[in-house]
Amino acid sequence: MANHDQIVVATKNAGKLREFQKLFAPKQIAVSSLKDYPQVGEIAENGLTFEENATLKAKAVAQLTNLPVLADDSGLEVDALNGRPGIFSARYAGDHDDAANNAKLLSELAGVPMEKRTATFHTTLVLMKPEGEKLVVDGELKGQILLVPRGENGFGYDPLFWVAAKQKSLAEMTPEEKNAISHRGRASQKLLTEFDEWW
Ligand SMILES: O=P(O)(O)OP(=O)(O)OP(=O)(O)OC[C@H]1O[C@@H](n2cnc3c(O)ncnc32)[C@H](O)[C@@H]1O
Ligand SMILES: [Mg+2]
Repeated sequence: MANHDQIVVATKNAGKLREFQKLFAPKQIAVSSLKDYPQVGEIAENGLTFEENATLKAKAVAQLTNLPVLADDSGLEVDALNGRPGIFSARYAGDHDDAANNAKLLSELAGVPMEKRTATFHTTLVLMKPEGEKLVVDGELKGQILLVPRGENGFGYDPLFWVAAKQKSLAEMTPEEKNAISHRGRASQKLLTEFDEWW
């Protein structure tokens, strides 16, 4: 990144933040987060798309910090559930309760065989200048929803997300393995490729 070495990641999700810190570390971009800006309160995610929600988060934080801001809105789209929970992935069962969300997913998919449990993880990233100009990139990862959770790493729905090509759930991968193939990892690679020219 040419003349900018600092971005604020507009997230309260510790798992996302860990991933971004790893993704940006080799680029020598210092990543701060909302932990460093306690004055940023709740941001309503009432958009109708991942991009709208990411933009709401980016805008709120860019205005308060006057720094370039990266916001992530992501979610899990399950084919057998007609794309749900999608943009509602964080509030699917409870308010940001990963265990309750995973339990609800398993119960909604009860009786659905493995070959019909296909799903896509989606991330939309919005990078915003303090003046409001934005760069938008997406990333996706295809997989299947497991019958029982596997693995201890990652966060959110990772223990239920099976990646056949790796014969592992996302929660069985190291952070490096997940970042190399994940929705967020792919979107971040695109962002880093486009950033210099955009800025
Ligand atoms: O809005 P912020 O503060 O960034 O954090 P959040 O947890 O509310 O994040 P989202 O609004 O984007 O909701 C995404 C939901 O999908 C889950 N999720 C997102 N990325 C994931 C990943 O890589 N692995 C597993 N679950 C993920 C996450 O746990 C949330 O429940
Ligand atoms: Mg959220």
